[in-house]
Amino acid sequence: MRGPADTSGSDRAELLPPGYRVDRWVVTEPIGSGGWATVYAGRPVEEAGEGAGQESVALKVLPTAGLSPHQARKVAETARREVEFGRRSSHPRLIRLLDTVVLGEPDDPLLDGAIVLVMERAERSLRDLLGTGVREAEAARLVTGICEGLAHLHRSGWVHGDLKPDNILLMADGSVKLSDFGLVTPLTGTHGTHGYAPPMGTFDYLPPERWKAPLGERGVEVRPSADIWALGITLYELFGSGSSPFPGATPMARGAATQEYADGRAPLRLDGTIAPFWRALVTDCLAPTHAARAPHTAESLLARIGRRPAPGPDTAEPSGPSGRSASRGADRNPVALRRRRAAFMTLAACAVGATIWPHLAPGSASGARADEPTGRIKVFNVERTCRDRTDRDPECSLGLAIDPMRPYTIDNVVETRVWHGDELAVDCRLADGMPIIDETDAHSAAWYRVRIPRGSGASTAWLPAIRTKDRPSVPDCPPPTPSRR
Ligand SMILES: Nc1ncnc2c1ncn2[C@@H]1O[C@H](COP(=O)(O)OP(=O)(O)OP(=O)(O)O)[C@@H](O)[C@H]1O
Repeated sequence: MRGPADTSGSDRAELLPPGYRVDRWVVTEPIGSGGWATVYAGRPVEEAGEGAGQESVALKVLPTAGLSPHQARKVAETARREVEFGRRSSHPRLIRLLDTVVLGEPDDPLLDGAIVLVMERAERSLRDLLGTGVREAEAARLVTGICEGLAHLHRSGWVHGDLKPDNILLMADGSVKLSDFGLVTPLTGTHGTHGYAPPMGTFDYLPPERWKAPLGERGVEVRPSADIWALGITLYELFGSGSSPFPGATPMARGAATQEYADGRAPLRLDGTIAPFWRALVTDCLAPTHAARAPHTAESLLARIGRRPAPGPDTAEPSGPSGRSASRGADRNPVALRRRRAAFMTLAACAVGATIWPHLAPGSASGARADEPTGRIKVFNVERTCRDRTDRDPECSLGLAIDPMRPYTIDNVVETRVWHGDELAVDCRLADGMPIIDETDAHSAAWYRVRIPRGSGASTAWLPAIRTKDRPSVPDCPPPTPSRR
């Protein structure tokens, strides 16, 4: 992944190979990647090579090198929140932070300065269970665990801010723990009712009010009821087929459907095969406004679950309608789900190995592309200080993605950089890629496929549409070939 980028993509898991030593731990295998981090299984150095049962920690690696100052600040802030929270809270329903390490790798700009959070390791996440047909009693046990964790968080004055099945972990002993505290926010205000979080989260789990929340100097206002909304979506996924209650092929489309529901223009349509008790619970968690949701606290939900009627013959069946039509198979595919539940993230702008090039000459694409581009666009940088500079400082450079369907992160950009004002030749526009949010909170899932010069490895790459003010009339792109993950 650290060689010249090409259109076949890169594998973020290779960031730390098995055997890589992180202070007192050794990496054993990759677990998964989020918007900012890659998580690996690890074991204590002392135990390396001594057989089974040693993968006792999870190593969450947050690379910072090569990011724009703005991006690096965000990663550092995420890590700061996790560490601060890890120090101040301890509960059997919360994943424990064991240590933090900063990697010193002067010869490897991708790793140098990366922050590693060492945590207790779970066996899998709730995401892995979705759509597999969990029995009602087991699902109830899991929901109880989630609510216990959430109730503790809220009681202690925190909002989780990014509750979703990926962040609900299942331990080897079957217990449930909440994880990923990069967006946890302390409740402040006169009565400790709200806090301010960075404008980040995951589209599919954001409550309707967040889509319209103003971004102030301290961030966006968040309240515990935002976690209750995310819990409602999560429970619906658990008890239903694993997909969102809001229709739409993309997170943005489902966000629009969420707005329609919240504005009273569409009803909440829940799967009729879900047992009435859980359907009612989900409905309350998905009350359309903060005010209507506020009475349904994690504590009150716990009490309700404790009083629930004994499951009848219909509710004793697996909670997920496992025999659902094959057309929903893609919904249960973890990779498809991960792509569709795209993280609501800001733009990565890594400067690693930047190839500085003055302008794109028309027709400069590699020999594989003899056809003429169909339009031209100018790159726009929202950071005013960068717009005022002409020195092509790497810190003001912007990245072009390898794969517009994957998170726009440091490992998913070509070597070639662009700067404000650069003119790019465009082939086509993709309406439905990975949703991107910029530093001003503007978001879009559209991308342009642009030409990059001969000798840059790849012949084309992708510019997020929010990185240009132009709207050229170009054809729609065919769906891109998925890159290797
Ligand atoms: N302590 C852990 N033990 C086992 N697996 C973990 C642990 N922490 C995270 N994971 C898994 O690693 C993957 C990546 O986690 P990470 O927190 O980076 O991303 P995410 O929550 O999926 O995405 P994002 O935070 O960007 O929205 C997830 O699938 C998550 O379930």
